Amino acid sequence: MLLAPSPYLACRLSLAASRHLSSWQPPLPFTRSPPTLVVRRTLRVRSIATPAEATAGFDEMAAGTERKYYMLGGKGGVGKTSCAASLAVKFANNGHPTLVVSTDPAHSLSDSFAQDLSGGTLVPVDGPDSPLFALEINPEKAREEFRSASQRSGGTGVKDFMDSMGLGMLAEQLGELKLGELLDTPPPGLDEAIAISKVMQFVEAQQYSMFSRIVFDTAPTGHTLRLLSLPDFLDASIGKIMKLRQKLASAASAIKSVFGQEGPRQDATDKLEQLRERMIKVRELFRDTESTEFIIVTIPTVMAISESSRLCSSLRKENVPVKRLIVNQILPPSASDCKFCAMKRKDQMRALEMIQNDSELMSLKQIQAPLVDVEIRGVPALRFMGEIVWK
Ligand SMILES: Nc1ncnc2c1ncn2[C@@H]1O[C@H](COP(=O)(O)OP(=O)(O)OP(=O)(O)O)[C@@H](O)[C@H]1O
Repeated sequence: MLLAPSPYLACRLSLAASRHLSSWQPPLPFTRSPPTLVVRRTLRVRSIATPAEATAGFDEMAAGTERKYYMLGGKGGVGKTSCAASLAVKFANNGHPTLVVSTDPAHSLSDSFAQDLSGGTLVPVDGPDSPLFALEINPEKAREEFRSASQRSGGTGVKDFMDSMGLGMLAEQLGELKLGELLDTPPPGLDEAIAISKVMQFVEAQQYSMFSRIVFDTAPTGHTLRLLSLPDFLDASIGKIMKLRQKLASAASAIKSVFGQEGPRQDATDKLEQLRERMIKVRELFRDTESTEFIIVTIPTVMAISESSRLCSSLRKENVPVKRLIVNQILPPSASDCKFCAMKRKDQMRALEMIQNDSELMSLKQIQAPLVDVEIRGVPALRFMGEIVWK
């Protein structure tokens, strides 16, 4: 039997011959239909179009050399990493030195690029034409750094010190402030705050000023929403610590010099202040319509679309610029007698209709991406995905 060559393979082969996509073939979506060329031709990606189909407007995204940030987020497993990584590859292949960062504690960037990117430092990605670096933030490591600073001076360290100075009463009052709890058991979302704070450290550093595009692969929706409310939380936390320092200052002049002066005992407070300052910058960055865009990634299921609608509403409430919606993993019209595919596709079409009628999502530029028949892994595959999604 004559088998049609996989378009992905065709793409990969053409990439091997040339780093440009001059011979790139339109992709075929997922299919388990009879493997003849004729049948496969009827399943071209363009046939999944619905009236809402629009291109991503990649030219606009790639225009200009000033730095731009793209954050991709959505429900777990919808394809955020694949979309973020493919966008980063496409930017790099269009002349933008690009940094792609994962702030999701359950990283999959390494898997997506088929390259070890762990370790919390910037790693060059092999393959694209312009420099592409990837960074997987390790929140646990960052949190440890933060905690060890707090242990040195805040938390139980302060209490022990106060006890030894015969100021047990004051130590009781410290308990009331729940400082130890704050520092030892970070509340939900603090991991992301620390992660983003780390990213900002990189982003602000002179040696990384070359990046003109920074793409974030964010954690699933819940984390992202918590992240947006973090600056307020941190403000309150810093307030508590300031209150603590005031109490200490007025309680005993003997220890005032120790706590009042700059030195290692201020580490925790300084770290928190630094964190707060960075979070405020992140908050400003999130809201800057000139430089930033949050792209929602979803799949055509009622659950995913409902969640995307809530995410969109929250982003808008927080004044985060959101213009594009990727609907990923769309099945092609069933050209075979696969009843399962036909049923699934019908379901998906119903879900797509939901978007047209959803007050939050209807106004977004909708980008439809097919479910492809290979795992999207490694730069050639990401380049292939980029050609489908980022047009
Ligand atoms: N359009 C697509 N066609 C086929 N497979 C896809 C498509 N998009 C994503 N996948 C596959 O789905 C899986 C999950 O994708 P990905 O890791 O990008 O999702 P995610 O939203 O980042 O997941 P998580 O929330 O777990 O980080 C991967 O195996 C990926 O290759």
